[in-house]
Amino acid sequence: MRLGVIGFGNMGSAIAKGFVSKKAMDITNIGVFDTYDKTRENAHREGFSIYNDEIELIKHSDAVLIAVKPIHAKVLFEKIAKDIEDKLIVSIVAGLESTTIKSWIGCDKRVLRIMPNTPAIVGEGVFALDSDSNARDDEKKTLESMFSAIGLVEWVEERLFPVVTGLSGGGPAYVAMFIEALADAGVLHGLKRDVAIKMATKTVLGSAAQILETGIHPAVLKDMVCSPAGTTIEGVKALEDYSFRAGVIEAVSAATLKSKK
Ligand SMILES: NC(=O)C1=CN([C@@H]2O[C@H](COP(=O)(O)OP(=O)(O)OC[C@H]3O[C@@H](n4cnc5c(N)ncnc54)[C@H](OP(=O)(O)O)[C@@H]3O)[C@@H](O)[C@H]2O)C=CC1
Ligand SMILES: O=C(O)[C@@H]1CCC=N1
Repeated sequence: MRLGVIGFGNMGSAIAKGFVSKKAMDITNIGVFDTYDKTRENAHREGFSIYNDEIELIKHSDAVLIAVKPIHAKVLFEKIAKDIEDKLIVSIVAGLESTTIKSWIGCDKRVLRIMPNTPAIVGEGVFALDSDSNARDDEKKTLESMFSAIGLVEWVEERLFPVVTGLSGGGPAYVAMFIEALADAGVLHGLKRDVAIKMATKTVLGSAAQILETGIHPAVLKDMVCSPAGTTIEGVKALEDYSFRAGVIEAVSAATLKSKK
């Protein structure tokens, strides 16, 4: 499959670079168009095929990944509508429903929505693929296999895309904030910044790996760490006092609501 990427910012480039580094795609099969000259130059230097407009890119692609900000989507879709022909549109635009996209490009077009996240760049992404999509079976199979090479793939009904956007789509931001806060606490009590960041990051990575690899429930892992009258339960009590879990649930809910809007 030749993939054309329109919008080579944080997310479009993370996916394309992930595909290349995990050998899910040959770099020669990935074309890029971005309105920002510097971005196109950087992509060219990295070895991607660069196009100077959307239409040329689409001509040389089997599937087109739309990775521009939601605010730029309508103008872009209306501009490319007549040139899409039988190409598959893969949209990662948050909050933009397939029916809206089809109202701009034609209801006969094939659209597959995907909600990715940034760890795609290191092959550790999470990707919700729309199980209601009208993409062909062979296209679904190919994309599932490509995205599986750079992370976890889950087929999810489109009605659940808002919550996926709030949970895994935005999740790296919340996790990064948690890591930063852990490190700040380490620095507060005397650790060097670089050491504190490394220890905080590996603690998050290791705990996640333990949950994934052993299948242990997160609550059981928490209980294993809390010795009776020990140190950790004091920390857990402080997190409860500061409504840590309610705060996280509220964060995902707020993002979900915004995605629906
Ligand atoms: N960032 C994330 O973690 C995630 C993002 N998404 C979705 O991915 C999409 C992209 O987000 P993100 O990568 O963060 O955004 P960025 O702003 O980093 O990247 C978008 C890029 O597209 C360029 N662009 C704007 N209009 C056009 C156009 N008409 N044709 C070609 N290029 C254009 C922008 O240029 P310029 O800057 O000059 O406007 C920019 O370089 C969004 O819709 C977002 O909802 C989904 C999941 C996670
Ligand atoms: O914040 C956003 O709107 C995008 C969608 C999910 C992650 N980033």
